[in-house]
Amino acid sequence: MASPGKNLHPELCGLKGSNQEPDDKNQLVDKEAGLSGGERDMAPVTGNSIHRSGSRPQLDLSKAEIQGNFEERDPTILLPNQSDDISHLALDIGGSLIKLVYFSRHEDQSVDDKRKRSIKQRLGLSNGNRRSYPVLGGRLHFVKFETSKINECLDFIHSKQLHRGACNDLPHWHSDDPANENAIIKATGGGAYKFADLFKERLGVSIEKEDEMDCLVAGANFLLKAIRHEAFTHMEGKKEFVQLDHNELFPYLLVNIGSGVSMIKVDGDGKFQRVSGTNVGGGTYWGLGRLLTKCNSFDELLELSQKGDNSTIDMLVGDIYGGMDYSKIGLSASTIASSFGKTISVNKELEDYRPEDISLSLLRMISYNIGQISYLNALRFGLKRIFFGGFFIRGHAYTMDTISFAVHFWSKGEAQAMFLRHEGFLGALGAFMSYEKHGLDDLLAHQLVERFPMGAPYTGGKVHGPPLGDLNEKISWMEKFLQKRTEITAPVPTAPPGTTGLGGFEVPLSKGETLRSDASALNVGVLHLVPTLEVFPLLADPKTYEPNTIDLSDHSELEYWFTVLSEHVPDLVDKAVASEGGTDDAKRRGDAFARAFSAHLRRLMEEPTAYGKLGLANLLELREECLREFQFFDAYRSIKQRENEASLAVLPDLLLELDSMNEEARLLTLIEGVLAANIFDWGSRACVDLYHKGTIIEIYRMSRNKMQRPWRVDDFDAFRERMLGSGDERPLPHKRALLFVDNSGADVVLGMLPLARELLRRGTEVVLVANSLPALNDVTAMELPDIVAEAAKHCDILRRAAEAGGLIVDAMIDSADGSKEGSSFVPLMVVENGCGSPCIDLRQVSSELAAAAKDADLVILEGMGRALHTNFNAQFKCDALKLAMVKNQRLAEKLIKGNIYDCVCRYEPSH
Ligand SMILES: Nc1ncnc2c1ncn2[C@@H]1O[C@H](COP(=O)(O)OP(=O)(O)O)[C@@H](O)[C@H]1O
Ligand SMILES: CC(C)(COP(=O)(O)O)[C@@H](O)C(=O)NCCC(=O)O
Ligand SMILES: [Mn+2]
Repeated sequence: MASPGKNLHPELCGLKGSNQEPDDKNQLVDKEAGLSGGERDMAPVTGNSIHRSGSRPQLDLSKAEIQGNFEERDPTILLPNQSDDISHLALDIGGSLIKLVYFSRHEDQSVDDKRKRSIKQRLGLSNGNRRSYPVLGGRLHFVKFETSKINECLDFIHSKQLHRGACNDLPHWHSDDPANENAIIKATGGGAYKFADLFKERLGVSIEKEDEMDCLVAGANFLLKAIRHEAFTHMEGKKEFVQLDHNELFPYLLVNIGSGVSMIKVDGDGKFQRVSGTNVGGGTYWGLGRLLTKCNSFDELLELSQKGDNSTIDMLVGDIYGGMDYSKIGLSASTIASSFGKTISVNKELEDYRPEDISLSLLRMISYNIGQISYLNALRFGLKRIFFGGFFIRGHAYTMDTISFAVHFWSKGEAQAMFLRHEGFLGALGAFMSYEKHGLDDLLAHQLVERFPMGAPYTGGKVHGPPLGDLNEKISWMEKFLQKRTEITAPVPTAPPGTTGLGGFEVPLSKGETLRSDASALNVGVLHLVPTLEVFPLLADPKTYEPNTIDLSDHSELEYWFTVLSEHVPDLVDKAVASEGGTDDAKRRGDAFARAFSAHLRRLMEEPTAYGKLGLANLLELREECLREFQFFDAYRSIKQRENEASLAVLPDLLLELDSMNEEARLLTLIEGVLAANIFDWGSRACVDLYHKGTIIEIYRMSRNKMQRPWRVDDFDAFRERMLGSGDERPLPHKRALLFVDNSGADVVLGMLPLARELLRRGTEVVLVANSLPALNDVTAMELPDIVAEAAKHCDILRRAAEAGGLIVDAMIDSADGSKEGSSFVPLMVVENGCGSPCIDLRQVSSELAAAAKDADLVILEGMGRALHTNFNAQFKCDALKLAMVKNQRLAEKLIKGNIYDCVCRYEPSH
């Protein structure tokens, strides 16, 4: 066995401070667990694994409980006989495209275990939720088809059986009704009339028609209120999300550019007036464009425009004024005086013009015209904000720039053009919302989690929208493209910088890239509805809270993290495959995961704002979600187990050692212990390299020995004063502390648990807050009770507190019959945080955690993901301690002007 520090990473060994190893620290760990940190355990592991859906857990929506609870206000709608996914479907069948919004609810697989039941009881959460929800948890998907190919759409609905859950009277839906006789699908758009018979004939369902304008407005209002990064401006190639104040949303002008154009003045929910429209719209561009260029698809036409020069087609001011500006009225020589004005030339025929130039002229003609009419209508009613929707826009940078330019130009900057990410789905969403009782419109932003569409990425417009049916479908899709050696590229609506209409009149620069088809299908993610999520009540100001510390809109930053994540993939796949027993099936899934995740990363590199504002937390979560999508539910399972065992073996000695210290020395040793043990992070490249050079215990010991203060961020003195006071003054202990724990093994066992024990000893209630789903080697709420129970075998404080908190099994049985009620010991509890990522967005936490937070006056965030990548700058209503070891050189330089393995102990008292 190597001696401490001997074989370790040179950077770590070269940590600042003395290389001498003080004796007292060596004594902390004197048992060798005999396990190599780099060993890989291929054996399948049973135990604390939770079977999950690929999404955030739908917390506590267990059907039996909710079903029986009719007395509650707003009872949850739960479908009887539910076993499979249940879907709702709504359509907007337009002149050009059919838009489909469907809802899928995966069966709630979260386990209502003893921990949960006990915590519910303790925190007064009735029935798993403090209120019941009128809406089910699930996912909203967005898909589109060309109206001329309605049969494809019908096949899609049929293959996914989307019409089977589409019953008007939800509670009486029967999954075994073969005729599906009472089924009704909500639909809007002209096709709801035109194709009603076809739907009846092919699918046996009736179409219930919803008014198109009602639906557009309902869809737009929902998106603007409920989706955080829905609206954005687009000027000079630059996309910027706008934060809308819900109280100041109305009035606005909604311009929907479909085949034709509708302009609607919106004054409130359901309060609107269609004030204008124009027949020169998306249909005009596509129709005329097709005739004039012989293009076969809308995307081809749009792509052509990117290589065009409209000055060969359009008559410019300069053409009329001999190359001069008409400066007296502010028109530059390059201003379009007359769209298509040059084609009056008698010497030229259609063939003499380049299709690229024609497409661009046409696109500009139509976009300017719509922009101008919109502005005039905004002026008519004194509206400052104009939201543009409809699939004509198609996320296309140049189109948006041109419209924005027109609005800006004519309004002299007074009015603002904004675009919506779900541009073409407003009507379909509105139709979806018209189903009674589902309560979608009651949902708030924090209950909607937008996720990357997790099906296979798209190419060639052949795959119709996310997600592909089942896992096998997904994998074969990936394999098919692998065999064909087709590059799998997630499509991007190009946004080349400088392709602006600014000045009105520049020729767009071509990036020389193709505009990949069906891009908009990937422009919106899948919306996960998680009605149990809440805003963390201790955030000082939820409105200004931004979880991410690192801004990925800085391209070099994005590139760096892209590389870090890409390089991690092979090792991750190894771990994931091993966690599933290394079978052929697991290998196949691992391969598919690697490809899907890499394609998503590439897609985001090209257009980072594709799914709203992108932060590092989203990338790290994407990785976990993608693993789950390919049914890897806990890739680090065996590593976690091994490290837990090794750490629990040395815990008794550590506790003995701690108990021999005075209070002050102990507090410092405890904080040092947390920082040192945070080194066990399987998400950090540097750390993983390190684990190959020593055992867990060796690394832990070495890490502890390098813990000399001052740390790079060191507020320990202030924290100590709050805890122990100064002089004779003895401060009141905190009432309740929330400890956001991070990694399994030493991190939680030798770091956070001893700290929890100290707080308990001082009379502070402790709530350990852990992940709901696995992420890297993070400990989960499901795993913690067993770890605590094991630790409690060696420690009375932990045992009594765990019993009082209902964590120890025997005690829970006792508490069920009331015999432990009224126990006077301060409790130790475990709650889940509602997420499955190494980071945490405190706007969206579990109801358990929100309830536990109510009485808390101390928050301790631990680890790089939760305390640095996210929440480093978060302000709390109560005292907050952020503890982490920085295990990445670049982050250390950027965030704390330090080096890898430096530590952060940031204490921020409530103010
Ligand atoms: N793949 C596509 N096929 C046809 N038109 C498309 C496509 N993508 C974008 N468009 C544009 O979107 C317009 C239709 O927009 P949409 O909002 O769906 O309106 P509608 O409800 O009238 O079909 C078309 O006229 C065309 O300009
Ligand atoms: C994913 C993590 C945030 C987890 O860190 P933790 O919260 O466990 O301290 C971290 O491992 C990380 O940022 N890794 C990527 C950087 C790297 O490999 O250096
Ligand atoms: Mn972690």
